[in-house]
Amino acid sequence: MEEFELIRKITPAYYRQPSVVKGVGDDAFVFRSSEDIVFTTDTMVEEVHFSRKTMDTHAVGYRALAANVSDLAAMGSRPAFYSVSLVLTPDWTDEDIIALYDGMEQLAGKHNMDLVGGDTVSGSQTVVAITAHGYLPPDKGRYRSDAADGDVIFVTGTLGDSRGGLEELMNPGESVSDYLIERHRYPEPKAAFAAGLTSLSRLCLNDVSDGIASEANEIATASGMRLHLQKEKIPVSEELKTRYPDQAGEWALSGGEDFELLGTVAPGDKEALLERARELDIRLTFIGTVSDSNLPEVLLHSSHGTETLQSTGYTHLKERR
Ligand SMILES: Nc1ncnc2c1ncn2[C@@H]1O[C@H](COP(=O)(O)OP(=O)(O)O)[C@@H](O)[C@H]1O
Ligand SMILES: Cc1ncc(C[n+]2csc(CCOP(=O)(O)OP(=O)(O)O)c2C)c(N)n1
Ligand SMILES: [Mg+2]
Ligand SMILES: [Mg+2]
Ligand SMILES: [Mg+2]
Repeated sequence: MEEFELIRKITPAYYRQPSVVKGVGDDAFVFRSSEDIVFTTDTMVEEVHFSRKTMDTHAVGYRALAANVSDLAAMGSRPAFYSVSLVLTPDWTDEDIIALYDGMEQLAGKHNMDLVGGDTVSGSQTVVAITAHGYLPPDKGRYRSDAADGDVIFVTGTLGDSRGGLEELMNPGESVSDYLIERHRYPEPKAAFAAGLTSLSRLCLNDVSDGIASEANEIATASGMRLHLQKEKIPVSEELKTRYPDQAGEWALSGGEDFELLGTVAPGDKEALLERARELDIRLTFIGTVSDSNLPEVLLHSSHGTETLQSTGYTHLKERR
């Protein structure tokens, strides 16, 4: 399958979003809008973000789009479009490439998204780079800088499972946890949840890609606030606790790639948040509070005392000088 045959095969037969003016097939994509537009991009590199030794390309495609949908969710927007830039090594078969697109389409269907473009080139290392767009009602952007004194901190889902799944895949033991592997391969970004909270006048959101130790610090810095997290309240699945009792706590804080939402709201908005979570059958846990501070920081409180939580998530380019 050469470049143009691939493009023919992946060109959508129809578009879900009525605002598409020109989709795949011309020099660029055109859409029409009266709302604010959110625009995000994330890149996945083979052997950094995924390995085909442990993951089929269907899951690679799904996860690459999930990382982008998760950022659209973290802005409070409704996902709409995505484009895909591929650098492919010669060992990718036609089936691998089609499965990659099928994986993306599986998640795109759930979020009513359209594939609207991309680029395809051969190269010496595989890279899957996705750009995604979402719609946002004016003034309903959900920023990291919007945490306020007295807010409560919440998180969706459970944390650390994706890291547990990665462990199962990379260093398999005698038995494997299908639950953890599934959580790693097919995470569920909470876009419908976030976009459905437009009744709230203020909401601070960040998505969990590097681990909440990192994302909580991003909120603290952007908002100029002190975040207090209660260690015992951080939601960890029974499966992770049972299989990795020694690592579960650490992975919940800095394992990353859970693609859940971490946020803060005024205490009076707790009930609206819980109601929305119930409607969508999403687990929602309140894990701390926000206080005013001259020094932005994250404190982790537990029965053993209080420590400063450093931003220990996944950071690229560290090896450079
Ligand atoms: N190479 C780059 N060029 C321009 N902007 C970048 C680059 N890398 C990251 N950014 C911007 O920096 C901000 C933080 O990026 P990042 O940490 O990757 O966020 P996230 O974890 O949500 O994906 C975003 O606004 C992103 O668009
Ligand atoms: C083969 C493999 N090794 C390691 C990881 C773990 N890993 C890779 S990138 C990353 C953090 C998130 O990626 P990043 O590029 O920082 O995304 P962003 O923060 O921009 O959303 C993690 C935990 C993985 N998923 N697969
Ligand atoms: Mg990013
Ligand atoms: Mg993000
Ligand atoms: Mg990152």
